[in-house]
Amino acid sequence: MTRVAVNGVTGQMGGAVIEAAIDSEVVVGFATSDTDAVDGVPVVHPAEAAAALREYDVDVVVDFAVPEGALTVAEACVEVGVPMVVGTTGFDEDGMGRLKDASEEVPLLKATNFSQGIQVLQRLISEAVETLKDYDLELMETHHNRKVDAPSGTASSILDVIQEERDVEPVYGREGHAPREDDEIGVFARRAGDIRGEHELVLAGNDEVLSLSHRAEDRGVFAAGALDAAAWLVGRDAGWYEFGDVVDA
Ligand SMILES: NC(=O)C1=CN([C@@H]2O[C@H](COP(=O)(O)OP(=O)(O)OC[C@H]3O[C@@H](n4cnc5c(N)ncnc54)[C@H](O)[C@@H]3O)[C@@H](O)[C@H]2O)C=CC1
Ligand SMILES: O=C(O)C1=N[C@H](C(=O)O)C[C@H](O)C1
Repeated sequence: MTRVAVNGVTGQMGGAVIEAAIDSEVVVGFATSDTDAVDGVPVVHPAEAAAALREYDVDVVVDFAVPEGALTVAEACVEVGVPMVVGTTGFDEDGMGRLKDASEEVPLLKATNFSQGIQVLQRLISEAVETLKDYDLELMETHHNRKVDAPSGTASSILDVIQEERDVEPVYGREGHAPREDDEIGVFARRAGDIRGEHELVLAGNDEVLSLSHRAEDRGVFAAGALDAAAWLVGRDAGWYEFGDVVDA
């Protein structure tokens, strides 16, 4: 069985990963909270991650935490030579650079969304934007009221996919007198209740509207995808990997 360490183990996704671990074993978790254990999994402070990776003989780290915590644990993975699956979102340019540096030393797989449906959605969006060249584009995402980063990592990834096809300028929310420019894409983030994660791209023009959307119904979908990615990553060469590599395998 793959021996997994979970970064952010006391969080919503940490719990979902422990629950989804059937073909793998969560042997230790990292979190900044004072808790000693969660669901029988010992909790260690991220500053002690390198020692814990050795002590618990960890094969791979699965991370759903905060950018600062992910980077601390990535450094520990480099020190000990352990692969890492990064699910945390909201990295700035410097943080992304540090993850890329880590991937030169260990296998590192980063995804803003570990659902297979989002992989397919991104491919459909790429085709639709390429084909419907003059249509207006508007991107919406909705998440639970505890989410701290906006727009979501997934929405940012979808925007990257769109920008590979078309030179659009994102406008984050609109307010006041704000006439739409032809080359803009509105990006909207809503936060309410316990909504797991919804993303929608609307393409409108030529007397028609195409809506491409995805809704996650349970955090289990992200947890299962991340654990699949973790099992796939063990034994690979150092480098930068993406979830599409796992889905296509
Ligand atoms: N890639 C994907 O498929 C998904 C990504 N996410 C992302 O995962 C992250 C966590 O999401 P949730 O579990 O909902 O958040 P949460 O707030 O419930 O949990 C965050 C966890 O990080 C821990 N933490 C805080 N500071 C830390 C540090 N310095 N070092 C290590 N751990 C630290 C907290 O103690 C907690 O355990 C977010 O960035 C979210 O956007 C969430 C769902 C799916
Ligand atoms: O914070 C969440 O919950 C989620 N975060 C990811 C994101 O920022 O895109 C993925 C998913 O939508 C859930």
